[in-house]
Amino acid sequence: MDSFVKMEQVTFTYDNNTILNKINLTLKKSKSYALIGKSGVGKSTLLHLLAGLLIPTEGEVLIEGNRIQHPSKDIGFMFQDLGLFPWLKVCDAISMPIKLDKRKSKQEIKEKVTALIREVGLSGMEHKYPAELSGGQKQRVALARTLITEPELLLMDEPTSTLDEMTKEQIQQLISEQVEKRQTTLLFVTHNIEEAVLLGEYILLLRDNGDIETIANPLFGVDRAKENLSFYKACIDVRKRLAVVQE
Ligand SMILES: Nc1ncnc2c1ncn2[C@@H]1O[C@H](COP(=O)(O)OP(=O)(O)OP(=O)(O)O)[C@@H](O)[C@H]1O
Repeated sequence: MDSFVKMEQVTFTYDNNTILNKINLTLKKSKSYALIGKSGVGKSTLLHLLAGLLIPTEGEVLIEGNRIQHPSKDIGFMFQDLGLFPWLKVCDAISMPIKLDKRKSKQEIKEKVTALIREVGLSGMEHKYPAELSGGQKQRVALARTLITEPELLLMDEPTSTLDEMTKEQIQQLISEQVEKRQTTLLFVTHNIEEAVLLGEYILLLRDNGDIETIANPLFGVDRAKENLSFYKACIDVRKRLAVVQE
């Protein structure tokens, strides 16, 4: 289906404060989208609406034609603060979203968790608590916990904003590999233009008035090191457009 997710004339109001006004947005299946825009414009609110964590004041949010009215296992959400419980070990945090699924046996869950732990590079860390992990390792746990339900739509709020440069690149690489392998539709919010150009096949620029400009990104997935010049030219271009939006 060409339009996998659709927002139609979506307005969202907190008390009397209208944050998003008549937003229209289409996401295609298995594509990745970077959502950028100035602080306070409503990026996180838009993500929460897509996750079913907020309900539009007006308009509709649809996934494959069905209205999103509550969170579901088909929509994964990685929060900015990760939301890891301090008392849950890595393996328990990752298995938590599928533990209550009666269709899965204990053995099946164990195998799935073990495979995912390996894929996200956490082998050997299974029995560690969040306090014993680095920022990048916590990010890997949060990613694995989100992926365990095999969501068709993956939403991420500033997935690497708290990480140092080296770790950021490793996590960006991991996200890119996992999304590619699973053919997941990805929408992530970022303030980092390099990240938007690296991971977003399309860049969505959210304006104050609710317009969303969609920029097709010809440098999506390029090797930053090999295509250094064109990569940074593309970043400058997006930055200029963002500056226009911010004026
Ligand atoms: N629970 C809430 N109640 C009332 N107003 C809220 C609530 N959450 C967010 N807002 C307001 O909604 C507006 C949009 O917030 P949102 O977090 O969606 O913006 P954002 O674009 O993600 O910002 P940033 O880039 O700074 O994270 C802000 O003005 C914020 O103060």
